[in-house]
Amino acid sequence: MVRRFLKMHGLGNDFVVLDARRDPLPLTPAVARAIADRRTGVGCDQLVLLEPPRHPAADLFMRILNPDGSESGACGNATRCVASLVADGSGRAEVTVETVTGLLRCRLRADGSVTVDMGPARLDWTQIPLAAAHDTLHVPAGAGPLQDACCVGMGNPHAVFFVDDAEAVDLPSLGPVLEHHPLFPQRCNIEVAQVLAPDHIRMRVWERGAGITRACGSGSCATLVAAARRGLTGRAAWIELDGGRLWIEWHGDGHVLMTGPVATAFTGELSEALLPGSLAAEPPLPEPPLPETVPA
Ligand SMILES: N[C@H](CCC[C@H](N)C(=O)O)C(=O)O
Repeated sequence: MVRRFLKMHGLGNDFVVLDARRDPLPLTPAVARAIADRRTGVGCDQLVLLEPPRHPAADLFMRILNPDGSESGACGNATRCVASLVADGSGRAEVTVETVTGLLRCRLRADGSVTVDMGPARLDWTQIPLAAAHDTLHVPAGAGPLQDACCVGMGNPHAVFFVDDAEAVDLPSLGPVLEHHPLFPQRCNIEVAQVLAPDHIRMRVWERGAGITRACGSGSCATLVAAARRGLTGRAAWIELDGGRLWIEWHGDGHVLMTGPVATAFTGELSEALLPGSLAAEPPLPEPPLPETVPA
């Protein structure tokens, strides 16, 4: 069986998108790793699987896998891409994407960019999660010059470190150490942020399960929330990433809105060698819990 895919990206954070809404695809971590391999597979920062919705208010269910095979509860850049894909197919401007961590309401804008309500910023240590009780505004997780993290959950964990010069940080060395810090039982995405103005932050990211990427949507949301909580910016700002900029707003109801571009690079077909069943037998991903309630 041939399996088509779409290669999409948000500011260079790139994805292989597989549409399993009609033909189920029992994805396994091994298959995700094979497809994400930039030499022997298609190559991507995340594998994005579209499935039928479980919640009546959703248009589809989106699963997100990192190149190491781990699953994430959020991917802001991929959410924009998927919303754009579904809207193109339906001619609608409003799309609701369901993930394991909740419903994400998306709006297509006239210029082709997408605004996603990424849901509420989670600020309690149990919602990051951390391995022990801490004030998430100042978490004692550190490595080298990066100390005093501000942690924010966006459906996935983030630790934001404010620095004077983001370009000077040795992120390839410090990123993996911090990703696996004992205070992060589910590992963590690591952001280094340099505040340039009350509405402008330069941010570089080491992503959990992926390494350095050109952009991180959920990380940009976490960075803005952390900066506002620390009194370093207002509640809305441009986040300047390696791949471009995202506009982030932290609203009074706690929800974080992210606006940015989407792009499709190409389409293709996966060879049998990359499909489930052809790789070391592994149990498919665990079925996500059914939604209890629509998040506030
Ligand atoms: N590596 C992340 C998932 C991708 C997030 C990022 N690509 C985004 O745009 O939010 C994690 O394991 O939580």
